[in-house]
Amino acid sequence: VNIAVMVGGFPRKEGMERKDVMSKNVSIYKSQASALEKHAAANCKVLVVANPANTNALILKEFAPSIPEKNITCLTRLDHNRALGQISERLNVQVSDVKNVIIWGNHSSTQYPDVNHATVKTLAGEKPVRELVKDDAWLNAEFITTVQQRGAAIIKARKLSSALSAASSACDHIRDWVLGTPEGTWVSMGGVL
Ligand SMILES: NC(=O)C1=CN([C@@H]2O[C@H](COP(=O)(O)OP(=O)(O)OC[C@H]3O[C@@H](n4cnc5c(N)ncnc54)[C@H](O)[C@@H]3O)[C@@H](O)[C@H]2O)C=CC1
Ligand SMILES: O=C([O-])CC(=O)C(=O)O
Repeated sequence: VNIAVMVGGFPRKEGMERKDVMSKNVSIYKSQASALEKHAAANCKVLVVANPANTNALILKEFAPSIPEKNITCLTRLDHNRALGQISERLNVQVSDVKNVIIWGNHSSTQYPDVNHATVKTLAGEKPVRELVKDDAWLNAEFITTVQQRGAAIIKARKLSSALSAASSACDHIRDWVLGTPEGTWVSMGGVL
């Protein structure tokens, strides 16, 4: 196995935090770690999607020691894409013209979506997001909580976790990891270093 995308695990239900499925999913990740120890290539790239994604990645690091720890990652690209989406909607620009947000912390409601280095492509060149949005109160409060709570909002609306957006973000994560990002652009991924 050269690339492992770990989606097996129980999803949380409405009203739960992602850490509430920890007890069920930690045991799954111990056995997934044994499977990786048996079948993964020496430099296998691992992406954990199932929640709590950061903790499950840590379990793989502990129980699959033959995989280099820099190769064990978890999905924060969905939060990254949600942050880009919020900015593009606010400014009425293409999402592909917004870049370089950063997701700090766990894939959880305590994460910090950071726009302080983010820019938007305009006819007059690249401009800082803060300069264009001109509303620090929104950027420092509602924007952050919207991104932090997006997963919960989706579960409330459809009674199931995000599906296509999560799958698309997992593809983005692996594509950029394997092929690299364009010059001057960065993306977010969770690590266990
Ligand atoms: N990191 C992220 O951005 C996101 C994470 N998730 C998480 O991904 C996970 C999967 O979500 P869904 O696909 O919606 O759930 P789902 O319930 O549709 O799929 C879970 C799958 O895990 C399998 N499974 C159960 N026990 C297993 C075991 N012992 N070993 C291997 N596989 C096992 C089930 O058979 C099922 O096919 C959940 O933990 C969810 O919270 C979902 C969306 C985004
Ligand atoms: O919220 C959930 O449980 C599923 C997920 O991680 C997300 O959509 O961000």
